[in-house]
Amino acid sequence: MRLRNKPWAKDKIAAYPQYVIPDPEARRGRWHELFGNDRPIHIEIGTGKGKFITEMAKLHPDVNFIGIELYPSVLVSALDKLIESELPNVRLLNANAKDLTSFFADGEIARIYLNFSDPWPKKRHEKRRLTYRDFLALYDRILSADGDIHLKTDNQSFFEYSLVSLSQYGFVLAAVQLDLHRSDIVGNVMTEYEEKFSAKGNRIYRCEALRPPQQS
Ligand SMILES: C[S@@+](CC[C@H](N)C(=O)[O-])C[C@H]1O[C@@H](n2cnc3c(N)ncnc32)[C@H](O)[C@@H]1O
Repeated sequence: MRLRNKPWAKDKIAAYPQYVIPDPEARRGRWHELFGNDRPIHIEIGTGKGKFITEMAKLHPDVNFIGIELYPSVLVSALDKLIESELPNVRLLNANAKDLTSFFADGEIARIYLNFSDPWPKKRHEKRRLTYRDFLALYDRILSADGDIHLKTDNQSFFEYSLVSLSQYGFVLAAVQLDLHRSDIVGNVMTEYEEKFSAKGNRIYRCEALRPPQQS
């Protein structure tokens, strides 16, 4: 925890407000003005060291990406990748996912990526899981009508929990892969954790879930 609170990380983040947006509340409903276009916005929650989001942004210049990470000491690695690549279609937030609806207006986000989210295996920590129903309610609000969630993990229990939680909330499971690296999926971009755990031989699980159908 000491490592995560290193003040130099906060200082570095503060020095790059063009990349790590210091006032996300002021951008609520107006992110397209910041990006200077009307392209869809995809967010990654728990973006970690930023490999996924920066590689995705290179591959998909027609999409705007926002990476959200709780810990400054982790986010600085993502910031370094952004400084080096100067990608115009990525921004970062040093923020907690519980505040998502302060940063994004209803329907403003087209896709949410949850990559190797902390599984919080103890039942008493269930509310911290990023697929707990209270988080799903936030995602439901900020996602557009045809928005979706793409989730990857190597943790079987967390994956099973997430499938049940998503289904019970009303999200529609559009794709479920029980062994991503042995499937025929093309264009998979690996995260730092995905590289680490798949190198150990861990199976990678993946699903896509569509926002709950709206009542007419
Ligand atoms: C296990 S790491 C995975 C990092 C990266 N997605 C990857 O696959 O390599 C999970 C990350 O999510 C971040 N995180 C956990 N809960 C969060 C929350 N509520 N809001 C924002 N970030 C969070 C953690 O700080 C950590 O960096």
